[in-house]
Amino acid sequence: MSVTLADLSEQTLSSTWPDTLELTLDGIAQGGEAVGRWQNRVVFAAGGIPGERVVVRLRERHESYARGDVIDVLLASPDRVAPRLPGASHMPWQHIAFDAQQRLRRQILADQLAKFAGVDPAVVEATAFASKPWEYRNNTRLHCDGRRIGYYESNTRSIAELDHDPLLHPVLNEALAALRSALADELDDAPPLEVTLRVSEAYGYCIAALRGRGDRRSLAARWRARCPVLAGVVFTVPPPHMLPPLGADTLVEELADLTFLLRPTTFFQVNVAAAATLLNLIRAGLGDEARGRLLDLYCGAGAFTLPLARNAIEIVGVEEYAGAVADAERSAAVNHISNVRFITGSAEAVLANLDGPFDAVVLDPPRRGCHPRVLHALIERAPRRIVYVSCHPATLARDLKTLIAGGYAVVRATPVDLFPQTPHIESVVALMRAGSAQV
Ligand SMILES: C[S@@+](CC[C@H](N)C(=O)[O-])C[C@H]1O[C@@H](n2cnc3c(N)ncnc32)[C@H](O)[C@@H]1O
Repeated sequence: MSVTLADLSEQTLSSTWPDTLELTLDGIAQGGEAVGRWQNRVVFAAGGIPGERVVVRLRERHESYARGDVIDVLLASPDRVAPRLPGASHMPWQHIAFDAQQRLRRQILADQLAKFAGVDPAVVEATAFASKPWEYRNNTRLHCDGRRIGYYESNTRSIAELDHDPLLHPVLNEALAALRSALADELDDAPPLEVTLRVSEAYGYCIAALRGRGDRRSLAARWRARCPVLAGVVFTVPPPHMLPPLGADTLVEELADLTFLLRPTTFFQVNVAAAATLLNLIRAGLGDEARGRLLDLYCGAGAFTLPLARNAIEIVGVEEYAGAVADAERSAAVNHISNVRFITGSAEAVLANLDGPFDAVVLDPPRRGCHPRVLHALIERAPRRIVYVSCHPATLARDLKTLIAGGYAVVRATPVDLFPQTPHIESVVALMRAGSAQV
């Protein structure tokens, strides 16, 4: 059972919440917390696993529900494992065995789609393994308050310093160690900094983007001198203070036998194996229509667009970030792909004036999902297939409800474990226009 706040009826309650309470956990929430009940009220317990008897210290109290952290496990689940980095807020599922994480992902997705879009749980497949459990991230964004570097603690701006992140590709940990050493020589009043790092899995080097006030070229130069795997640093300071890059500003990566040229701040999937898994699921969802005229909305740097172009008559990619479109166009050119066209703009604005028709559409929106204008324009254009790649089950369920009401049926939904040790759920949903024969 997964529980959302929408489940919680407002009840009139006499008793107040204690500081700590003991309860049995029997569900999982979309955000990854385990769920139990105390005096008919719902408790979201971070650090718990369904089936466990635990003690929870509450940190947020409402009339009908509370949130807290497991501080003692009285009866442990067989799925409980020792966390590698106790307390690290960027991997809240590290206490759950890898296989059990996959079962929970499927359960959360199936529950959300059934509850909010009326999708039959039987069409939700087992989670597809996409990333290895550790060292899978090819990019990261860190925060630095001048000298200390790490991730923000959840829901705060306070930095949890980090020596080594077990989720990062080893090259990124090497770059992080060198940056920490370079930062030690900064002045005490050095301004804060946001650091984006991206590794080329194919070639074993990385590039970085530094965003923050002031001229950080001397920091970047010290960092590069101490870090042989760092090929370049770009400075993402807004004009007129724009600075030229130090070294390379573009990373070369390989995916699906194609070469991709990526700047550090362009969106790209969390690793190449994950991108390939998503691509396989997209191809399966497109069926025979993969050979027709395709539209790829929210296409980023073309990670799906360019491989799909191989079999398509033609494909149009739409993306609102001009930098990603520039990367996609450069990648199309180096791979000699000419049946692709990229359009810079928001999907909702571009769709209104786009020539068609399209046999199938791929959607990969950010967490907030699709603008209603996008969904209604698609329903009107009526492509035979739609493949929806989602990073947020709740907005996916909301959008599927609209598409189903507009004449589409969900053929298959597959959760994908892009981000092990976290409750993040990526999924690929194949839809077909009702009345179309299934291929
Ligand atoms: C989840 S990423 C997917 C990128 C790409 N499909 C890939 O796999 O690399 C979502 C992309 O949508 C873009 N985006 C966000 N809002 C948009 C909008 N309203 N219209 C078009 N693109 C948008 C973001 O810049 C980002 O590149």
